[in-house]
Amino acid sequence: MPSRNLLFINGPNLNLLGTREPHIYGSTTLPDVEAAAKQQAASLSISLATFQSNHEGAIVDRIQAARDEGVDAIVINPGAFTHTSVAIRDALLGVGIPYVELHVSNVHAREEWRRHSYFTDKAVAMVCGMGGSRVHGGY
Ligand SMILES: O=C(O)[C@]1(O)C=C(c2cccc(Sc3ccccc3)c2)[C@@H](O)[C@H](O)C1
Repeated sequence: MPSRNLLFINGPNLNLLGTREPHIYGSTTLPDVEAAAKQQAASLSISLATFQSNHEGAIVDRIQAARDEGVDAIVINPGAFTHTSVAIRDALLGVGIPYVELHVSNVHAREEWRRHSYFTDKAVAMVCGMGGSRVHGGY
């Protein structure tokens, strides 16, 4: 049975998306990203819930709640928690919901420390944008 009930989670500072560093994170705001995702999901008869928090524990709580909601899959941009949060990793593995790790920027074309993720090894897929790549004037 294909996924029909998705949850899109965005981590810390992504509520400011589109307001600064457009050369890395683009100029589209998070509400616009979420609206476009919901529209696309609806066109595929998929239910998409969205959640953004700057707080690690709130993200853990949201992931845990997803299991009781019958969420089939999670798309998560952990933001800076990508590189630090065993707690969010454990929550994802604990609920047993498959997830896709998503990044706006090309984390592999940026600082060395951004290349480590606590999520990629257990993700169904990992998707990166090209923000921050040299081709886009990144550092
Ligand atoms: O590229 C991403 O999506 C990423 O997950 C997002 C991140 C991130 C970090 C800080 C702010 C923002 S969003 C933003 C950008 C510019 C101004 C304000 C907020 C995203 C990074 O911490 C991660 O290393 C990479």
